Amino acid sequence: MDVIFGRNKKEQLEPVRAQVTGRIPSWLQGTLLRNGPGMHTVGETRYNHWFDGLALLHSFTIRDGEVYYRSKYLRSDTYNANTKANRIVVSEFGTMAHPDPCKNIFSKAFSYLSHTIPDFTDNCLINIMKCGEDFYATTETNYIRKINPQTLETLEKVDYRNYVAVNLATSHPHYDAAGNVLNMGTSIMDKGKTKYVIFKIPATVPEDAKGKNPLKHTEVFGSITSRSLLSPSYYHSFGVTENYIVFLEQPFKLDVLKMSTAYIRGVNWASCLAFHREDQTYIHIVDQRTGKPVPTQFYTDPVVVFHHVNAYEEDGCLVFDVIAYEDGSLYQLFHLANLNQDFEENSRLTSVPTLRRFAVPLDVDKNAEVGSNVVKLASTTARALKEKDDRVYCQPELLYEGLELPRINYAHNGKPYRYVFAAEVHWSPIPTKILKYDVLTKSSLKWGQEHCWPAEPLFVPMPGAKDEDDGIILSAIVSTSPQKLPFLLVLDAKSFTELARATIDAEVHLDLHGLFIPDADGDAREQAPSQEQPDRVPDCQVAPRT
Ligand SMILES: CC1=C(/C=C/C(C)=C/C=C/C(C)=C/C=O)C(C)(C)CCC1
Ligand SMILES: [Fe+2]
Repeated sequence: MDVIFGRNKKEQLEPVRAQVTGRIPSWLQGTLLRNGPGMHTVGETRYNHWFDGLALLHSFTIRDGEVYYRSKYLRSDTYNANTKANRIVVSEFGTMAHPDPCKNIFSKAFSYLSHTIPDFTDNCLINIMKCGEDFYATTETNYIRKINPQTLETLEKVDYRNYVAVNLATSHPHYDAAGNVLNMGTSIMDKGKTKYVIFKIPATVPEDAKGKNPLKHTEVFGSITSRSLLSPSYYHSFGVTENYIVFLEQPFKLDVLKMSTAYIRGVNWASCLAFHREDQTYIHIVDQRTGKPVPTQFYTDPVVVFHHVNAYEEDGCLVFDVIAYEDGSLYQLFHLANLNQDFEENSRLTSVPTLRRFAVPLDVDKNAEVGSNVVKLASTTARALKEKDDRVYCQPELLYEGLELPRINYAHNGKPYRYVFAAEVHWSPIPTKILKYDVLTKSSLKWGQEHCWPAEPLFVPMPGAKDEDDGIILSAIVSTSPQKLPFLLVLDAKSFTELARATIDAEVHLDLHGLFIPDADGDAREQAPSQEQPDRVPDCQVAPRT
């Protein structure tokens, strides 16, 4: 297991041509760009958690049936400082570094409570965001790093705080039909308030003397006050529909006071996160048109959700699907000490991730009887029970057990949809198969092979697609067997059968998330919908040399 998790991966700076077997559809032209942790030790020092690893960007460029692979570490300030010192000097989620160059902030920490938020890492290892014509590597702190999607070079370090008052922001932004970015972040103790802030970064902006910078035009269009000033909820993603935002204020919380003293106590950020099983999960629905939350207080049982799958409006209700856990044990399991040879025994999730469908009425009938179900949808058994004082208790419908890293055909984001593509995850947090789940027929199709560990399956629609599943699935597969080289798997999304695989004679790491950048303009609305690339860097038009 160390092969996959613990060992540092070598970067592949020169594009290497893959050995393709089968046939890659000729319409599939573009770059699959992904992110994830690749370096787990620096000098003699070792990170504690898999989510601490230094960001390794990699790309699979598909052109005329050929695939070219390359990878490069994100040259974050964190990477550079660690490399220079030849040890870990910047703290990450599960590792507190001593001394941390960011520690100077702590001298201020005790003079004003509002200064207790430490400076965080710019090791943006989780996802890639398209913002206007720019691409950024993202994590959950206030920093994002601009990158060149073709060469994988690291560009500017951007501090969200220069544009919007957030200390943390999700690495799972949404995109509307015009390509504008919608994201959420947490503003901790700003002017005496802790809030969850919803903001929009426009896709197209006027050019100024320094060129185009969509971030300068960031606009806050709504916020939700945190139930607690000093312990905001942790969240990894949120949902959107055509008119609403869905936000779960879950009882998995960051303890800000613990965070402010973590450095002097020598404990990591992860230890400042706790699941409160006695608490509830609040469901906030914000109207995008007014920026105002729907006044009814919706809540459900304590759950931990990392990934929202999709959300949509149906007959006066808002329906949303999430992958939910009964506790926060997922983060526990990714401690590198658990990801060793005895992995199968050490790493049993105490709660299986399940796909759950919630339905909340957008307008609750004031006269509805206490105890009655105010959701009247034929399409789901999810219920919402009216209580006293305008409260509504939501009971989800359990759709599927054992899946994570969900993706959909993004053209259906915020709209009714049928298919979830995901990795199969049961009691072990590491996926062994990928699956297609049909929320309508509740049936599934799977792909898996011995010793193969698939990454998040990403859907790319085919030109002129009619059905939701007209397209292909891309997933990078790494292997625990030294005899088996990694490969990019290409599946037909309809039948879930293999169309091709591109075997790569280089190290490939198990990653987290990413996106597909189609080469040509087109109707492919994958993740970032407006994929016109007016000023692509020149080398992207030609196949990379091997
Ligand atoms: C550094 C840092 C953080 C980093 C969190 C990370 C890196 C989370 C990764 C989550 C993933 C990959 C989830 C997958 O489902 C916090 C806790 C936000 C705040 C404190 C500083
Ligand atoms: Fe994620």
